Amino acid sequence: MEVFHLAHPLKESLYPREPHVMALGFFDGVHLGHQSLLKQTKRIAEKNKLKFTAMTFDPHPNEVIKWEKDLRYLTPLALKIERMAAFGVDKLFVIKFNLSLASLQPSDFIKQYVLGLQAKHIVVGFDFTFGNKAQGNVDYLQKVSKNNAFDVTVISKQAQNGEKISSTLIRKIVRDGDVHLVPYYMGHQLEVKGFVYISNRHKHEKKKKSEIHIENKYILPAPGVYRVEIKNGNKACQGLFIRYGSSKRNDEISGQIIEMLKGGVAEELTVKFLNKIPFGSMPEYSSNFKEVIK
Ligand SMILES: Cc1cc2nc3c(=O)[nH]c(=O)nc-3n(C[C@H](O)[C@H](O)[C@H](O)COP(=O)(O)O)c2cc1C
Ligand SMILES: Nc1ncnc2c1ncn2[C@@H]1O[C@H](COP(=O)(O)OP(=O)(O)OP(=O)(O)O)[C@@H](O)[C@H]1O
Repeated sequence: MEVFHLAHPLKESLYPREPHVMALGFFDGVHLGHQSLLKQTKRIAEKNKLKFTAMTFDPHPNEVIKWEKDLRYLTPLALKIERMAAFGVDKLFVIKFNLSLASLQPSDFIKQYVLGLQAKHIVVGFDFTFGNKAQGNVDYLQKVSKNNAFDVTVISKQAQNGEKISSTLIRKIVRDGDVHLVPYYMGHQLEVKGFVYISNRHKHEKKKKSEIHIENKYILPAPGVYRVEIKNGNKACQGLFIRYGSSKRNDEISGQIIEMLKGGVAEELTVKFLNKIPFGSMPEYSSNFKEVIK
């Protein structure tokens, strides 16, 4: 997959001039709703022998328009790029979302970012919005496509338990600690990447302490103890993750892979959250933790 990082106003020399079928949206989490949209886009592209592309934005519009600082993602950009590639996207357009892009009228967005990028067919969900004050919607897209050289396909609402599958809903599920529900909405467990540091500072505790620093921008579950799957290169094992969720105390991780790591070395890990282990109040976590990992 080729990735094009573009900013407003678009410079013709920076993108390919070739017709394609494009999925549009922010796509945080690349959840089951997004997956159904991407599959449909791929089918249309294959049928018409055109390239399969997607457009996303960075950062999230709310960071720019609503000044939401410290916004957390299910899939920060690097992971979203991995997931899009796994879906077979040929070209991904990552548009820098800033105030000048946000102030574009819907008609200008169509001119510059749909027709300008040579999209012949676009695929959006039933609730897709775009353009200044989010004035552009599906009705508008269907209307303008009649007078222009592009088609529009709209994906109907994908729901779980009668509720629309959305990034906002999944972020809430994660924040509430209900990580076991995530696969029903994302099709797989919540996955984060981070670095583990084995500290020898706590020698009196006899056991090395394994602090984990999850890469910036990932949303993490509520404080608690979680059963996780840990991956380090091609090794994998089950383990436990203590999420303190406090700026004073780093989160901790334990598992066979971690015990094998040498002290002081930072190792990159992938952590999949399986379920929360019911425990009582926060102060008990560290003592109970040692018993659980025996
Ligand atoms: C050109 C453009 C301008 C936008 N301007 C606004 C805006 O003024 N206010 C707003 O709330 N969202 C704005 N958005 C964000 C969209 O409403 C929407 O969140 C974004 O396109 C991602 O779509 P999705 O959330 O349906 O995936 C804009 C998006 C685009 C592409
Ligand atoms: N459940 C769904 N069913 C069908 N289409 C969807 C669904 N969720 C998102 N889409 C479509 O996928 C694209 C990307 O959507 P977007 O990133 O806004 O997802 P979202 O989950 O609705 O996010 P948020 O919760 O932040 O509004 C848009 O075209 C949107 O309409």
